[in-house]
Amino acid sequence: MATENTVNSGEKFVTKKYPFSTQPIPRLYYRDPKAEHLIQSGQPVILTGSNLVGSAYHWDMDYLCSNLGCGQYTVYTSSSGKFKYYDEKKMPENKDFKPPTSHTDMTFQEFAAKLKQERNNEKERMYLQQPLNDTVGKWIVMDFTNFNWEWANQQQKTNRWGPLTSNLLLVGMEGVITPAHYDEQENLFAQIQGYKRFLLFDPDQFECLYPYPIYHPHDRQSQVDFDNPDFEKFPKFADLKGYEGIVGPKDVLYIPMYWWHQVESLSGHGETISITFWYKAAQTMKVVYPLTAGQKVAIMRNIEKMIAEALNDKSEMSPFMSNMVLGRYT
Ligand SMILES: O=C(O)C(=O)C[C@H](CCCc1ccccc1)C(=O)O
Ligand SMILES: [Zn+2]
Repeated sequence: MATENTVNSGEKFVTKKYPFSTQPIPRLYYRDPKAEHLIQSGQPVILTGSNLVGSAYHWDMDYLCSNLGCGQYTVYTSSSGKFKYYDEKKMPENKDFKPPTSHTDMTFQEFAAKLKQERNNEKERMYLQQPLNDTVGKWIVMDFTNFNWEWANQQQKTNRWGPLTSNLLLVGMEGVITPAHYDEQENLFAQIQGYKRFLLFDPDQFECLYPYPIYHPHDRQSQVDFDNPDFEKFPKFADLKGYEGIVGPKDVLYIPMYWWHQVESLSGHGETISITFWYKAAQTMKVVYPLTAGQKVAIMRNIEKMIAEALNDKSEMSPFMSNMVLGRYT
């Protein structure tokens, strides 16, 4: 049932309510020319009928237990249910950073067993996130081989994406949340089991989402706590405009590079099983003006990196940035 801060979006989903407006992510048959056009223009779209991971539609916890083999899988644990990604390589230069989640490696069978016992006490949420690799059993290899690579490769070619870098297997407990962040790769996000609510924001919403400094472990993540926004520190969060949609089994969501997204595994529909297809960016052949918002994010990142390296002292970043713009560009 819907509590005070949730809404019944449609007939069977209860979703959390946030203080910003959203419009629906388009949902189209994958062969629809409108869908092709949206992908080519770097706009998000939920695609039906692609069978991108049709050979994995039968994947459930039991099948994965029997066929994933005995490889080690990274399982994140969070007491808050939020799994804000952090880059461990950036922790040494941020002494006072405390990781918001912990992670351990275990076999899939151990994960599945913990999931069963976890069902009792609602305390710790768990999220398995592991690139598919060659430790998987032969049936998984066969399923992987039988993905709709013809279509995926055609998308890669048509949109001039770079190489496929990884397929991440995601198995989440009900209610896990990946807070708002952006990635620097194109992504075909395939849903196999369960339902995920996606909130998406155009890269031009950058000023409303206040990402961490790039040298912070939470680089690319929003500083704003969507459940308790600090409007003093982040006033433009009130002007945020987004898209949202429910991604269910057999759906594929195209998440364009630099597009912000928050992902919520919905309760009442069992654990979620998803696979990502991340592609490197297309090479920018000829710069066309006006620049896109995503290109401006890339420029900001490069400048931040250069300044951080030039100053060689994180504590000098803030005064330097302020001196550069306050009273001059503001
Ligand atoms: O597919 C995407 O881009 C998502 O954000 C999906 C998200 C989990 C992503 C985990 C992650 C985020 C950043 C770096 C490495 C791993 C979910 O489905 O909960
Ligand atoms: Zn992401």
